[in-house]
Amino acid sequence: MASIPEIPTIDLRSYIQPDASPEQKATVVDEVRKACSQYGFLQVTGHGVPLATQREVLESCKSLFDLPQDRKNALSLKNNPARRGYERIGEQVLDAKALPDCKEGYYLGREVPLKQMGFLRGPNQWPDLPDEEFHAPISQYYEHMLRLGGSLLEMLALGLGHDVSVLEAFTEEPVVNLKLLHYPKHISEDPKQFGAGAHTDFGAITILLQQPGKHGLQVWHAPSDAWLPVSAVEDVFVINMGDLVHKWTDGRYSSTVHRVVNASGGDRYSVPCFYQGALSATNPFKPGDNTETVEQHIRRKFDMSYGLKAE
Ligand SMILES: O=C(O)CCC(=O)C(=O)O
Ligand SMILES: [Fe+2]
Repeated sequence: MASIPEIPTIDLRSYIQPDASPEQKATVVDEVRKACSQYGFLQVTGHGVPLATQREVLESCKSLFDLPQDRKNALSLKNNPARRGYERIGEQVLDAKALPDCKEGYYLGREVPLKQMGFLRGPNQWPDLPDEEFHAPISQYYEHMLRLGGSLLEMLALGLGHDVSVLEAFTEEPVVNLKLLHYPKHISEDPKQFGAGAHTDFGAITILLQQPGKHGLQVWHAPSDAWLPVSAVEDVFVINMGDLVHKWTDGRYSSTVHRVVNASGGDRYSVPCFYQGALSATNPFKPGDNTETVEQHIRRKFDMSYGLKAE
């Protein structure tokens, strides 16, 4: 029997380090290109996000989701036109053919004052937790995600034969959202119960931090007709292409279906970072393709997923 393939793990150090030579960079770009075209997924090390920050963010998840239910409900994203805030267990249904997701979540993004609020932009709903327990580590982590997201997009652009300057409009004031996630032990043993039902991600790219040892992410691999498990390993981020990159590359970099089965037998925390990009930008990989802006794309996806208007 053919062995089940693994999502490639790529060391980004020789791209990210300031004195990287063009040859070193080109090798990393090539590895990223291959992973994107074969799987739409990759794992990365040497990414420059301090391990201490990653650990603090996972601790922040626990502090938030340990709050009493009424305090979490008070932060509901339904109160917030920028869709920032708390989402109860079962509130999201990523796969309409499965049971509602067995997870609770909390969205946040760039802090934008109320008077400048717009689609996906606005103030966050911060929980009443000590600064060092939540706001400080999360804000620090957010800056790291912006930087890592920018570097990954550069690698994609280069791998597709472009100069990095094609990204200027897309990466200027981008919408980048974090979602803190808590998967409790599955409520039901129904085979249609998932932590997160099978889905693709809406945006450009996703950078996922998983709680080490709490496995559960599975990626659909059509050639093997199988779900590939992706282990949760400390200091390794999982990167995947979203629907925007899929559309922009005519499927060359696929937005691959994935799901979460929380097999850990207990709590599992994870933090996806959704890099959506500048709302007014159009396809950076095909200059002149102005068919849909990032904002139009995301509104369409939200309408489909939640069965309601995004605003
Ligand atoms: O929790 C995970 O490991 C993945 C979550 C995910 O795929 C998502 O939120 O889009
Ligand atoms: Fe996802």
